[in-house]
Amino acid sequence: MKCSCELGDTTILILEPEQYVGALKMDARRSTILQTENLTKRFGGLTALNRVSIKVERGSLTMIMGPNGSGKTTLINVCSGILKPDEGRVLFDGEDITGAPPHEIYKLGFIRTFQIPMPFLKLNVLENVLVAMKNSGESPLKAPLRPLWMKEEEENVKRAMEILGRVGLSDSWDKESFKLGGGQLKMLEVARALAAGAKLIALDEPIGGVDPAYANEILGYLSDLRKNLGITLLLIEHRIDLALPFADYVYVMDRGVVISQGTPEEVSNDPKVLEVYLG
Ligand SMILES: Nc1ncnc2c1ncn2[C@@H]1O[C@H](COP(=O)(O)OP(=O)(O)OP(=O)(O)O)[C@@H](O)[C@H]1O
Repeated sequence: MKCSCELGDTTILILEPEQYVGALKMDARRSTILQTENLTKRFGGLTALNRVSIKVERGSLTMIMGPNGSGKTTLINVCSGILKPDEGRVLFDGEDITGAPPHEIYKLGFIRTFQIPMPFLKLNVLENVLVAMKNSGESPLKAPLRPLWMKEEEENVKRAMEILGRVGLSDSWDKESFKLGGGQLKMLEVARALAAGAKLIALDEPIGGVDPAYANEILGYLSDLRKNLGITLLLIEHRIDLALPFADYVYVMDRGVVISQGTPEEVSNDPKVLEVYLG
């Protein structure tokens, strides 16, 4: 710090420029985990995203809704590096990730579930989580350290079982993955994202094709992840009747533009949203 002075009850800190940038980054870390600024993506003559600016709060369950072709998937694809934007910026966890390749964004903890290799259907549920887990693994060079990595393996199994508990798959730990239903496979993808160290998990229609009772259960598990682990969830969902009550914040898109945002109550009472869905 350069210096500080008192002004009545207020302390004024004069910071070096690098400290100031550091403080800004700290502030960004505290509240917003993902931010887009005027993000634009064109496919030939079609503008799929038109100056889209969103902010996703850390530890929130944020939902993106909108009719077919409104730009939801394109937005997530541009944020996660699968597509490059034509204009605008993407910031994740205090870093500018605009145009960064998907594997780098993945390493920072922004995990789009389909980015993790699809579950190996012949492996059982637990094995699939272990494969996704970040660890140093077995290597001939480490033979003298065998007791150490054996301990690491034991701890990994313990952690994997804890993760499975958080997504409701504990009882299915020894099931071959091909025996899981569609909703359970999506939860296995979430488990694998957690094992890979996700800070933000982007999910495309996690309750698509799932019966309402299990859909509610899935949304409950996702909601608990953000509450108990501080994981941020970014959901694209069409079944808004079921999903809206679980969202902390909602963006509604139409033809490449954000037309409404706010709490579930705010957006569901917004005439622009009603027009898009009913009109
Ligand atoms: N790779 C591509 N090449 C050309 N056009 C594309 C491409 N990807 C998306 N589009 C177009 O961009 C627009 C937005 O598509 P996007 O898939 O982002 O919408 P969406 O809201 O996710 O739709 P849905 O709910 O049906 O998945 C659509 O008109 C789509 O046809």
